Amino acid sequence: MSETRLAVNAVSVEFTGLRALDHVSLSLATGEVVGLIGPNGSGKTTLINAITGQVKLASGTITAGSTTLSGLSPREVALAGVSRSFQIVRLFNTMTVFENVEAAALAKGASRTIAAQRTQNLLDELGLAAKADELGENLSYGDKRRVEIARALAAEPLFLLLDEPAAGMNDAETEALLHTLAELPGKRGLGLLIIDHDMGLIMRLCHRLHVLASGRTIAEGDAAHVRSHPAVIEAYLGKGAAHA
Ligand SMILES: Nc1ncnc2c1ncn2[C@@H]1O[C@H](COP(=O)(O)OP(=O)(O)OP(=O)(O)O)[C@@H](O)[C@H]1O
Repeated sequence: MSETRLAVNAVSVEFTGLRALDHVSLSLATGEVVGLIGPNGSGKTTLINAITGQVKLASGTITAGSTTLSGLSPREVALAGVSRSFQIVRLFNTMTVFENVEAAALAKGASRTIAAQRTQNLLDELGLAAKADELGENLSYGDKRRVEIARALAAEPLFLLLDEPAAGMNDAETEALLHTLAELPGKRGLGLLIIDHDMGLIMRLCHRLHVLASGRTIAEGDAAHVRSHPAVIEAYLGKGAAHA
């Protein structure tokens, strides 16, 4: 399978009186897992929102392969092959697990037969088959998060952007999620960008890390490089820590 690249080029995002992203560049290839980390308020969610068309860019461009994503609506970005999950889970509470996932496949244009088949496969893959008939509102927190990932995958994306998928999960749920996510790039050939505050999960899952602080990239590279980077130590632990 030939490689496609999601490229964020010198992107800035401004909210009233605040530069939330300042000339951030990031690249993610299909088959790759990149961790997007940084202290609270550093711009991680804003970067995902920028990629998926939820916030406007002040400057810069975003492309996926030969498609320019910047300027597209969230729906158009999704149709171009970029899916996401949200920090706060967004499910249809009065629909079943099966219907939630099926709706996402139908929205991408799959026929009823294909959508149902795809949904069943995803529920099997994510360990949700036994919950197919349960309503969204009755699920545990961990199951809701897994349904959200299944919904994102139902669109058969080239790139999947996950915003804190393990937040609120217990250790066993996080471990199961780690295994599921680790298999996605190889199995589906997609590129995975993941934000999480669980450094154990991030370090084990990601091939590369991209670190933001105050809207700027302060380090990128493999875990060993990032962990020992003075700017990263300072951003996480406060001024002076890098020299301590
Ligand atoms: N819609 C918005 N309007 C105004 N300011 C915003 C908006 N969204 C985010 N911000 C601000 O932009 C900055 C970056 O926020 P963002 O949510 O991207 O950070 P984050 O790194 O994802 O944080 P966390 O780890 O706490 O989720 C913060 O100062 C935040 O308050």
